[in-house]
Amino acid sequence: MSCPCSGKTDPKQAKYTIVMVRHGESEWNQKNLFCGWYDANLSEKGQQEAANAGKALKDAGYKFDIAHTSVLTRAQKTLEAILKEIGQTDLPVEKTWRLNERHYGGLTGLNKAETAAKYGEEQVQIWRRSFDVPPPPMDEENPYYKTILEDPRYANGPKKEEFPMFESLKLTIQRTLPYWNDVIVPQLKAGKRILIAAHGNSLRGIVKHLDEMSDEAIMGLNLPTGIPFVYELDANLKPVVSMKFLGDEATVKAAMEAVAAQGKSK
Ligand SMILES: O=C(O)[C@H](O)COP(=O)(O)O
Repeated sequence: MSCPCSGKTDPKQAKYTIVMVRHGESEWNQKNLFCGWYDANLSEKGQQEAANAGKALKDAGYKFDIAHTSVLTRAQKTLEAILKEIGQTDLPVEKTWRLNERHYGGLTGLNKAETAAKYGEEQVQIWRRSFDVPPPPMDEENPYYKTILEDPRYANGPKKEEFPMFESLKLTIQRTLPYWNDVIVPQLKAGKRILIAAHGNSLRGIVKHLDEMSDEAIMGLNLPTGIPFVYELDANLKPVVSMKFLGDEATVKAAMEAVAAQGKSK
């Protein structure tokens, strides 16, 4: 729609739409373990969540030109289930470590409730949701150190000297945003209908960027597993519609609260 006065496009008019979804519940989510770059699979519930996400997108009439996901199985399997439901199993898919979950460092493999009991719920909330306080680094004693560091899926990056041993949300955003700006934005501007299937914290980073959320405000955001959300952006990529979930409000709220509660000591 162009403004009759200037003939210019109304900057508040939605020009681009993009759909994002956190992977369905993983087996480590189910066990309430810090997962990060450990390659957990979807739980049975997570597989059902992923199929439900596809059904919701199908019922809402969404079709895509390209999808982006991480190099981790839980996100890729979620995407596969969605594409099967919407009848687009042949959709081009780009996979990148830059959309991985944040690297949980030395917390990887620890139970979140036990960690809260040991270090306090406040400390776990800081490790999980703060902007720039990283978890402790992963060291060679961690049982998953070699499995992650030597995984062939990282042959194309990150470089060995840049391979993270821990990530705060700030560090996660620093490696996710270049992909958003250099790969996803040009495709959006070329008119591509895009779906991103990723992780709670890589998506929190994108949301923080799009909505220009403060470092304090982002602490309160917990993304539910397997419920797609939509952004409608204007010509300047500013949100006209922010994080519109394809699910009823009560279900989304309860799911977000369940994610937040994972960090309680029980
Ligand atoms: O990596 C993990 O443990 C989860 O997928 C995300 O964890 P969080 O909700 O504790 O950040």
